[in-house]
Amino acid sequence: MTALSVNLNKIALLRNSRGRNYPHVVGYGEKLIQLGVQGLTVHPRQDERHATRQDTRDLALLTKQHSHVEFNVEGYPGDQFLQLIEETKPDQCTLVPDAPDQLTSDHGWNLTEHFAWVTDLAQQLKTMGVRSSLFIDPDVAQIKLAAGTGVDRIELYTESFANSFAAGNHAAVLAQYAEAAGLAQALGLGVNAGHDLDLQNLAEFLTIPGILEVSIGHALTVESLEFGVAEVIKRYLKICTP
Ligand SMILES: CC(=O)[C@@H](O)[C@H](O)COP(=O)(O)O
Ligand SMILES: NCC(=O)COP(=O)(O)O
Repeated sequence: MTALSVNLNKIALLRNSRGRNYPHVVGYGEKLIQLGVQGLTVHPRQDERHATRQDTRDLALLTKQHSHVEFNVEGYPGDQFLQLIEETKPDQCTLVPDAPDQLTSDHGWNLTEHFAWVTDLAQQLKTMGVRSSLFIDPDVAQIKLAAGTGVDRIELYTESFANSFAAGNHAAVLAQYAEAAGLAQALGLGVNAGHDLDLQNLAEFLTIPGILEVSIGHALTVESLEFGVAEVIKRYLKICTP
């Protein structure tokens, strides 16, 4: 089984486009929990254009009331972000190397450059009692380095798989992800995945064995407009628990 962690960024973005608390991010998270998701994710960016630091605090409280639901907080490890992680103690912190002005995540860590820093971050998260994960491209050299940093998991950045799936020629790209996942698992890392996964491409991606968690937000929100959130979560859970 792969855990489905729903990213609430786009619900927060909709809320932020008006002056009042609607849609209610925590209420939506609660609804998703009732629908059976195993996790909630936010990626609070430095400008708080969608999920805010307060959303992160509020969702931390919600998920602590539902001990079977994991809270995953993703983001760039600046001081403010690390303070938020220390304060909210999510189940998992996924480190993402995004620049502040980035539209969305578009690359994994370059550990050739940042190995020492990431090793220190992995130790800080361990001291906080928070599982660490690293957003990473399906690149065997980077995965070997990731295993040396002391992180618990990696999150494979799946945009290139999603693009090749949409273009109808994903076999070679999927094989690259399978090799990356297999290597990570052999080196003792847990493997998560995310970015641009959707109801069309997810089952094919999960032919890769042992993916522990997928975090999905953008497409899931759009699909919910078309089919309704209850139906969409039912479809995702069916794919994640075949
Ligand atoms: C790391 C990752 O792939 C997701 O967190 C994604 O970046 C969501 O962020 P946006 O909602 O800002 O696109
Ligand atoms: N880590 C990926 C994530 O949380 C959601 O990415 P997307 O589905 O919004 O592309």
